[in-house]
Amino acid sequence: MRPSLLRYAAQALRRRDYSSAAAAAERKVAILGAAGGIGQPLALLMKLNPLVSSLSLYDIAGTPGVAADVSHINSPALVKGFVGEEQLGEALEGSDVVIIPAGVPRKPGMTRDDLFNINAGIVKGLCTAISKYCPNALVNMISNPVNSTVPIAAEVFKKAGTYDEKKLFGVTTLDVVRAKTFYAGKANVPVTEVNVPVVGGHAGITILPLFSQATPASNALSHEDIKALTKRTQDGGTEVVEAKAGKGSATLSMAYAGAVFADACLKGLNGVPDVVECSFVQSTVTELPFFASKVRLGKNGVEEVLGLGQLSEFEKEGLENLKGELKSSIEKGIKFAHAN
Ligand SMILES: NC(=O)C1=CN([C@@H]2O[C@H](COP(=O)(O)OP(=O)(O)OC[C@H]3O[C@@H](n4cnc5c(N)ncnc54)[C@H](O)[C@@H]3O)[C@@H](O)[C@H]2O)C=CC1
Ligand SMILES: O=C([O-])CC(=O)C(=O)O
Repeated sequence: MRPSLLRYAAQALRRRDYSSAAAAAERKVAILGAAGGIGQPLALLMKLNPLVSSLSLYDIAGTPGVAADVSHINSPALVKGFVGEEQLGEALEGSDVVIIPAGVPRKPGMTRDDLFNINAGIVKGLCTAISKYCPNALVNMISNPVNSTVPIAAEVFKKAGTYDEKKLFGVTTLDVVRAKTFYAGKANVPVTEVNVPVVGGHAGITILPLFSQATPASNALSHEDIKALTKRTQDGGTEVVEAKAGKGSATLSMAYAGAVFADACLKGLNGVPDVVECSFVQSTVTELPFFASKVRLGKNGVEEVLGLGQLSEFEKEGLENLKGELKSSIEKGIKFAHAN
């Protein structure tokens, strides 16, 4: 890779300067499911992140090749591949951040909840190992259904006595990435300047973009435009699943989103101030035990779960409408963790 390309990719992830103090800490990042559709480009992006000193790539198959490939890139992170359960402990030991994109993706006609039966067990097994080998790591859960896999992880950690609600995150960054892109296109504003909070959960109507708080503000958008943007954001995953026609779901945009979120976690750990991202975390923002909203990240993970701010009538309605589905997905995860 040419140095200019390397610089470009690193810059794409960088929304604040990496101060020398922040960049100095040694940080190990592990990716579980690293040989998959998301795992491979995510491994590439994390290899390019200057905050990563050690990159551990784990999967049940295929990681030696991915690790050999990525390790040739002339950036500082030292890359190691681990394959099979017997190497999982070594892969995890000493990790500061563990990113989990392990599990099956959707095919057309499926909901994220249809993945529950397979992915719940995968996530449970991986979280059991995390509680044993790196109980202090920040966990970035990508595996679907996120609305259930995060509660499963919480229950596994509670059982092991290692649960720290500040360290468990459902990755909803792709919803934010989509909301920003779709809003910029419709409002005709520069996409790199756009911010849109997305709250709730990560499936269908539980995804609630707050376009009334989007910046730069636009008065060019009608109520119909906002409704259409909301629906497109909620259906963004399905749009990709259908376009891929049986060959999986979002991988490249998800790898980008996962890299943005992991980068924010690393900056928070390193003491960079005012790092705020939306994430699905343990929450008291609503009556639901887990909820996605803006979160301030710090040296211990979640520093502060931020409130929802002022909502439009349309958003208030969306919030009430999503609670039933989100509640039952959370309960399904908790029930699974207790029963298995
Ligand atoms: N949170 C989000 O916004 C998004 C979540 N996803 C979810 O991410 C997950 C992965 O998607 P893809 O990478 O496209 O799937 P994929 O099938 O291409 O890759 C999954 C990888 O997980 C590995 N794996 C399976 N069991 C494992 C285990 N026990 N330990 C370690 N690795 C294991 C597989 O070997 C495979 O390499 C899916 O559940 C998908 O729904 C996808 C896009 C967005
Ligand atoms: O739609 C899916 O199944 C994958 C996903 O979570 C997304 O792309 O948002």
